[in-house]
Amino acid sequence: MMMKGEMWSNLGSTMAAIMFIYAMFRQYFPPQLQDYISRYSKKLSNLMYPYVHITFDEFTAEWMKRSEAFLAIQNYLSGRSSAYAKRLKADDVQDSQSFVLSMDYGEEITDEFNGVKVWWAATVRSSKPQQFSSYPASDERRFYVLKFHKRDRDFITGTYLIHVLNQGKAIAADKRQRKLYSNSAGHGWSGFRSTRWTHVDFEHPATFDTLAMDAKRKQEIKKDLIKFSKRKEYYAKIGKAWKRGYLLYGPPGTGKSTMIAAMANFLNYDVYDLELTTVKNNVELRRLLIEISNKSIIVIEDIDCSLDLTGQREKNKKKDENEEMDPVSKRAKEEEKKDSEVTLSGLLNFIDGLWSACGGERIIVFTTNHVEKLDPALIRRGRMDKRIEMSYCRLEAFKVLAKNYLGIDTHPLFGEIGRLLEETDVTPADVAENLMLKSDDEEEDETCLKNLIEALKAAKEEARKKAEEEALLKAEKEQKEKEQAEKEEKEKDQSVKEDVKQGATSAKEVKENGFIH
Ligand SMILES: Nc1ncnc2c1ncn2[C@@H]1O[C@H](COP(=O)(O)OP(=O)(O)OP(=O)(O)O)[C@@H](O)[C@H]1O
Ligand SMILES: [Mg+2]
Repeated sequence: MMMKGEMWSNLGSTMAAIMFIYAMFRQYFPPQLQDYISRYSKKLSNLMYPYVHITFDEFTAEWMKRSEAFLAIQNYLSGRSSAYAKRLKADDVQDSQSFVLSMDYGEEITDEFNGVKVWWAATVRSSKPQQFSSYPASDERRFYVLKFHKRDRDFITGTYLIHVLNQGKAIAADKRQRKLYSNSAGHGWSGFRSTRWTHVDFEHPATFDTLAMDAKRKQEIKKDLIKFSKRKEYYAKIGKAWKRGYLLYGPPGTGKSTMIAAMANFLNYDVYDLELTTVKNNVELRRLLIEISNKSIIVIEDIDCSLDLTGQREKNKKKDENEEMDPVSKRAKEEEKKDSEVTLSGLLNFIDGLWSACGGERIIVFTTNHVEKLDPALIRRGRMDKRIEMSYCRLEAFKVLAKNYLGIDTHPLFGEIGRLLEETDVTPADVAENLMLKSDDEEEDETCLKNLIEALKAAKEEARKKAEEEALLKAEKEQKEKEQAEKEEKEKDQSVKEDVKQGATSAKEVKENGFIH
């Protein structure tokens, strides 16, 4: 097949040479003949060279923006190239942890899809003669050329190219090292304070399997996430930005942060951990938002504390005042004084204002220990699409932890533990802490479970005592209030009686003496 392809290619080159010669001497032909030649030469060349070429450039027309199609094709071809191409080139990716092998420039490989054969060639062209340099020349143009038979045009431009793009993107997503971004305060080149995203590799091991939670609720959340990630067209159709808001609330140690990690691992998304207290103002918040990539989870932890920014700022300023300041810091501090804060309305704009729509496939997660403290505007329906309560550990959640930490599905002591967990509010973090006490060389799960039972009993006893104390305090308070009320009532009665007595004495004096004092 390759041989046949080459033959057609040679015939094509011959035709091109004939057409070139014709173009040079065209003026010597009469006009009718010129028309005739050009009509028939096109037909002839179509007949002799029945292939169509499509070029995919590395860069789009937009200045220096790498073409998504080129990258997808590179990934798509990387698997095939390593099997078929004779000359490969290795680009290191993922922080040098793995390589993408692709065919070298000048190579051609064949691909077959649904019985249709195509040829892919990687090409590089330089407009100037290349001088020796360790960097690629800036005037180099790199591109892939796809060649296929003209009879397959509809199939290739429709089905095949979509297949290549989807496959390429899926391969890229699989290989991608996900990142955990956080915004840290720094100073810009002019000395002004500014906050930027910095990142580390995201390697949190939490998954929905290891998350201690009611299985039905986990399933529901997973379904919701999958539905969201597949609904690009739906969001476009209804005219909404492709994003979804989650509110995770519950006491400390119930797994809110763990849930976020599980979500990120489940969807294969990056995580942007946004610390609002280091964001200077609403403008800076918007800038950070614009820099966030697609397929990401934006996290704002402890939102009830984050929005109360004044306290934090005052503390920072006092700390600054104690420090010896260089001119740059002084300038930055002056700038800081002029700051406006991140306001609730700024945050709401961040979530669903116009700018929030630049980019798609984003999940925004708020966490809080005190849902009742949040401003209703922040958590109204439509803004927070889903609220998830993370609650204390009950039997079902415990079973997940037992599987994670001890590797057991069942045990005779589970019954007692389940009962105790129903009677006592203990967080999964506390239970997990007890299950971790098992040492590596101690194979006795039972000892570990017994220790947990003791800890649960102690927690139950403590809760009982606390409840008793609280009841006692409440009763004492009520008694005091009752006594106070009775005392006040008595004093009121007494004063009324004295008023009446005083009134009677005055009347008697008037009667006896005929005058008023
Ligand atoms: N539901 C859970 N499933 C599995 N592990 C959990 C769960 N809840 C807590 N843990 C364990 O407890 C630790 C603390 O949990 P996590 O940080 O997720 O709690 P949190 O709700 O975010 O607490 P905070 O409100 O203090 O931020 C985790 O490292 C994890 O090991
Ligand atoms: Mg947390």
